[in-house]
Amino acid sequence: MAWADVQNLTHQTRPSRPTYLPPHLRQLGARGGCSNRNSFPPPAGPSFNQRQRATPYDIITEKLEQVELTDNGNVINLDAYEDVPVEATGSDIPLAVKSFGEIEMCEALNENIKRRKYVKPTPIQRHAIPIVMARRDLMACAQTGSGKTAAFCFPIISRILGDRFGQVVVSGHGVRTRIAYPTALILSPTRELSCQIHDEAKKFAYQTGVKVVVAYGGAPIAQQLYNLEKGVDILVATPGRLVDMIERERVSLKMIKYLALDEADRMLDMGFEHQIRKIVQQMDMPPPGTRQTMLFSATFPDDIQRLASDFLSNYIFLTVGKVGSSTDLIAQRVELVQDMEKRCHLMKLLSTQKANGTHGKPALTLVFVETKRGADALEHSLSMNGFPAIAIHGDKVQRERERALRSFKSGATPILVATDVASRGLDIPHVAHVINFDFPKDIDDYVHRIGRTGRAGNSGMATAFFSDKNMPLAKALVELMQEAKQEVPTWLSHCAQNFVGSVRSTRYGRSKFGGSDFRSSQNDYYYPSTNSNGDANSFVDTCADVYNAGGYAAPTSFDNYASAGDRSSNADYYGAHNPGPYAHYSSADDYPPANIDAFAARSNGNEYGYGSIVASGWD
Ligand SMILES: Nc1ncnc2c1ncn2[C@@H]1O[C@H](COP(=O)(O)OP(=O)(O)OP(=O)(O)O)[C@@H](O)[C@H]1O
Repeated sequence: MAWADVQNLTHQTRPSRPTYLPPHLRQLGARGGCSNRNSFPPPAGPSFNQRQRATPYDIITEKLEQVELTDNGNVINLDAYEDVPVEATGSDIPLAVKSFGEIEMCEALNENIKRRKYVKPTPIQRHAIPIVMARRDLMACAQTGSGKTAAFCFPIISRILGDRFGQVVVSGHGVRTRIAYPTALILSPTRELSCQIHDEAKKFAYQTGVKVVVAYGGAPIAQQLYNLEKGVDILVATPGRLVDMIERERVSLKMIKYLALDEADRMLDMGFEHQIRKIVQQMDMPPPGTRQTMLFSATFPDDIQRLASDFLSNYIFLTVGKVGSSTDLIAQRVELVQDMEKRCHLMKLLSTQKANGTHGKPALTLVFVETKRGADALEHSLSMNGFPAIAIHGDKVQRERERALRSFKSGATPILVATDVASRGLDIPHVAHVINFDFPKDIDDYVHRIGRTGRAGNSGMATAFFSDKNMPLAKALVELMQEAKQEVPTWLSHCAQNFVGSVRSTRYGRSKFGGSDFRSSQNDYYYPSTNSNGDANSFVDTCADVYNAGGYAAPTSFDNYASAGDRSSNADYYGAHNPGPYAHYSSADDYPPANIDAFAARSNGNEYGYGSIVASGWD
């Protein structure tokens, strides 16, 4: 296959249908709705508003004009990431590199990196790639659009090639087997994101012999099984389809050496956690320590970090930029708009927006709404009023979803109305404006949504409609905007200061963004969380790992853990090493708590930050 063919890879599982007509063209001549009907594209020349003052759209266009276009049309301005703060915690952290040349990767991979015109690594790549190459587990957090995909793809490809060197290749290469045994598994929450990661990985694996296959729901399984039969090294999958394939005994995870979870916090959030646990802990996958595990996201709340640590062994926690923050490349604007006025307001906004971006590329606008019905309704309303829009959400069949995305990417339909199905990971060039028509329920979702613009060092624009019912999020939004050096409207600051009421989850609170390695809240010594069963013995096991890592005698049972025998040396250790919460364990009598009740009592009071132990049934 030629390189050009690889560049143009798309997921055509079926023959393409006759020319697709987006709704705005199907409904030409239709009437109704707001007074701005048929106002897209806007009339030539500056509008009244534009004559009065420079609009934010002028600012975006100006910024986009300043950046350089590369041959493949991708706009890349990586210097924008140079001054982001980087923090790594854990033991024996491998040194970061400055260039791809410093990393020992195979020649074919280096060639592909050059072909892709990646001249130098982004900060997350500079730090994460050496960590994975050094066979360490990693929980990594870096801002949206900063190159996390390559940060896990490069070392996985490289390590697979390294492992293969000098070995006789056994399964999956040239020999057709009904059960596929991938070496690496990359899990992502949506079909579109899995396809995107697959495309990326395939480009970087070009001519290396490393086989990349994708499996996702909504598309016929037969073709995907056929692709697997031909051999697979790296399987990129959505959880549901993967479980299906494992249960049909067409995929086995026995040989997995590398596991990557993209958008890991989403994967471990309520919707997916059960499935992920099943895949990682109950379907023959080698345990942590035997396999290498990498978790990546732009947001990592503490509670999710705690859950995630079950999947990791002696890992490094890496943050590039502030965890859960948005990049200051995105100009954020918040407008107070009540629900009834949103549609008209949106249309006014769209009609003042320039129809065309720079360099002959259309400026794309992504509009986020809360519900699938809301997405369909808004698509209809916009189309009827002359704004070329198309919707994407989870109730559409996969073919429609893919079509919507294609039509948007190509600029044929420059407005995409989406639910959160499109909020994470999607890398669509030329998205100039993200509009939060419905403000999300969680501030982390806001970070991911606006992150569809302002990628790879480019500028972008994000507008949010904020109404009375969004008040609980005012404080978190203000903090986020301030952190990203954005101008906060006075009315929003007032809302943030004056809001009294309950906040849905602690994640809204600033301290709960997951601003640091959650282990550090237990000082330089920490207990990994209990397992999901709240099993005391497993807690002792995890304690044993920690003790071993610190070079101290590991207790072998809870009784042993609580026995006086271990107390004195450990009490000394704690006294010496932990000026913080453990400093008072200076006597053998005091440490550790004499029995599980005492421990639970202290935990309950959150003395160790383990309030959840009792709740989870550990006691
Ligand atoms: N070293 C590099 N040089 C040039 N371009 C790069 C480099 N690394 C990544 N990119 C480009 O930057 C864009 C964003 O990368 P990617 O999609 O991996 O971001 P991300 O951090 O995973 O974002 P998100 O948090 O939204 O998932 C992509 O178009 C990618 O090709």
